[in-house]
Amino acid sequence: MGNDNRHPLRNGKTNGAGTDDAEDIDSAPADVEPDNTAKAASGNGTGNGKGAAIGNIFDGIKSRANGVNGADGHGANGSAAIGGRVSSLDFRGVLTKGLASCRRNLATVAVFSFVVNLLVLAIPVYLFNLSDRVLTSQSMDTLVMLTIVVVGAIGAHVLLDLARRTILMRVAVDLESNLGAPVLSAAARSSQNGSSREFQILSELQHLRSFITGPVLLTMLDMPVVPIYLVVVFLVHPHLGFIVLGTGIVLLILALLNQKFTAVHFARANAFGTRANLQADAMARNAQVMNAMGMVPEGVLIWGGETAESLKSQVSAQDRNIWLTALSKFVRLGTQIAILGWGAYLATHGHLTGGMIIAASIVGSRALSPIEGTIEGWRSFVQARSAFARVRKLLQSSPLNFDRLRLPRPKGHLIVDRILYVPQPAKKVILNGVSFELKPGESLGIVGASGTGKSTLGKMLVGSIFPTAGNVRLDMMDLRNWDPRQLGENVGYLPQDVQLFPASIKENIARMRKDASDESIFDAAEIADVHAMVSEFAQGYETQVSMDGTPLSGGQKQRIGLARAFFGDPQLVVLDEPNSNLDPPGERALARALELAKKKQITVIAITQRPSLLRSVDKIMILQKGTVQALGDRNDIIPLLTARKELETQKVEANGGGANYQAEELDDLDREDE
Ligand SMILES: Nc1ncnc2c1ncn2[C@@H]1O[C@H](COP(=O)(O)OP(=O)(O)OP(=O)(O)O)[C@@H](O)[C@H]1O
Repeated sequence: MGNDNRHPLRNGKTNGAGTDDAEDIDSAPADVEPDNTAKAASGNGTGNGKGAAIGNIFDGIKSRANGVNGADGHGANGSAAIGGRVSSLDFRGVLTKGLASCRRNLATVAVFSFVVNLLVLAIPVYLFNLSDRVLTSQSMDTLVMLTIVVVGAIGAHVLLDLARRTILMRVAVDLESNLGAPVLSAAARSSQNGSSREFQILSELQHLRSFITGPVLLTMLDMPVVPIYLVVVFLVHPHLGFIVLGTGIVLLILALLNQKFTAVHFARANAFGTRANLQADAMARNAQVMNAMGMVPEGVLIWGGETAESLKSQVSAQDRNIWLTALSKFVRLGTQIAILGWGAYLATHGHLTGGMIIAASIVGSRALSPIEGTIEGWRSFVQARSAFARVRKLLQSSPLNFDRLRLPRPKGHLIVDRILYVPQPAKKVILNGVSFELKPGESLGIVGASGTGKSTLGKMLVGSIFPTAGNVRLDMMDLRNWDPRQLGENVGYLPQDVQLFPASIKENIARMRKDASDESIFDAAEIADVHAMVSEFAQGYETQVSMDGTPLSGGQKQRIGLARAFFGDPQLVVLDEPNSNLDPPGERALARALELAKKKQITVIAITQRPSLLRSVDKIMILQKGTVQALGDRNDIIPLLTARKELETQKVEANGGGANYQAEELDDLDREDE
């Protein structure tokens, strides 16, 4: 499976047919409450869907996504009514109800399959009667009657077969449309470190859909009828029954051997396939760097290595699979010969008629075909099972599972209490005992050497990652206990590596919210002082930004990111190196943004390596190797920083080095303060 994994986000899914439930979802209000959602998720998909629903799966997914996001009209300013609940999905509930519905539908298909297989018996019965009755009695009436009955049975067989396939197709589409948005949300939530591994779970849903609509599941659902076929053969003659039974046991043993010999290889093939996909994703993201520095061959080499390993494992598994499949085919064909041959022997001794031999041969072969089909399809069954396990694990372990009380709009009172951060599996202490408090409207500059934990602390302050011990509280409430959507609405974050969405500047500023008013977008642009910059583009706010940020420069991207951080009147804003790409006018605009933020009582934390920003903050923290080295008012800390930098400069000069940029800047800062 891993080998044919395609990136879910780059692949349009096949549309398929809709369901009754797709229509339910379509017509559901945007603020789908959990109960409604669960109802929508528990579709029966019994195949009597209306035409209008067909093909509207994506709308269903969209409205489900609204449910996930809680797009419940709180407005761009995020000032939701107190006590209202964000209509986040209960993923476990969706999964449980979806599974229950899936099981119900599969049970229906199993019953249909049973009847379909019983109706198939009409053909051997017809042959038996032709051979042993019509041919001997020469009765035209019997022939006509038998033919009418068998044609009726075949018609019913075809209709029921059609119905079970239709149900399965709708079950598959239901599954993907109901679980797609929850899986994507849960993947986004658990993918904290820029890895797209969790996002690949979205493609597992496609595999599940293919399995449900494919031939293997139908073959497996034919299994319950095998004992009946067997009884029929036993009734024809016990000897023939034992031949079929023996073959069935041999085929089952072969199926078990097949699983035993191929499981490890297929798992390995999947693991390497996933890694190859991740490598291809990384190449897509870094295409410019790779082209510029001629790194493409290395990238291809790594991808090739992973793919080769994956293919190697797959070939080993397939080799075993093919051998065992061939063996099982030989056994089955051999059984046909055995039934015919031994049947003929019994007939010569007067125990059987010619019609009975033919009927036993057909029924015997029918009894064995589900077993053989299961052996052949075992691989896709194992893959579907592990795909489902991954989807289930992701949904069940998602922190988004808990519906949280929507609290009053925060004021921006931030308390950081003895944070310890030891990420797994590195087990390295990144932050240790960091504590501080900021009142609403206060600002803090965090400085420190590279790799000292500043960005990690920044991510923790916005709830993107959680501390191993200690806590971060906004307006007294631990960030873990805030509703993620409400917290996000009240928090602004400018990461170190700004990435914009492929959309217009205005959509990017508005955090892609459809309900954002023009006024709120303009307000954010004004706070970040980007209006003049945006006006310089021919299409202004409607300028389309591509995946790599073009036509914006690095500094412009950073400033649009700043406006995005201030969108919706957040009460807490964390800026990670906001001036790393800014020119002097950009830096001045940033300083003005911080002043405006102060007037609006927004709590701001600015992480920086460049001291020029420090003149705009109230407090400064010096972080060293994950611990707080100094924390205090700006005017108390800047002399400390200056002294330290002077010491460093002297050391550099003593070693014959050049001027120290930061020390010079700190001198400027001191002079300005004086
Ligand atoms: N998930 C993680 N697993 C292991 N190590 C991590 C993880 N996250 C961060 N680190 C490590 O923590 C340290 C601090 O990283 P961080 O990005 O916070 O530094 P920083 O102070 O922001 O540096 P810079 O100024 O260069 O951006 C680094 O050594 C980094 O390798």
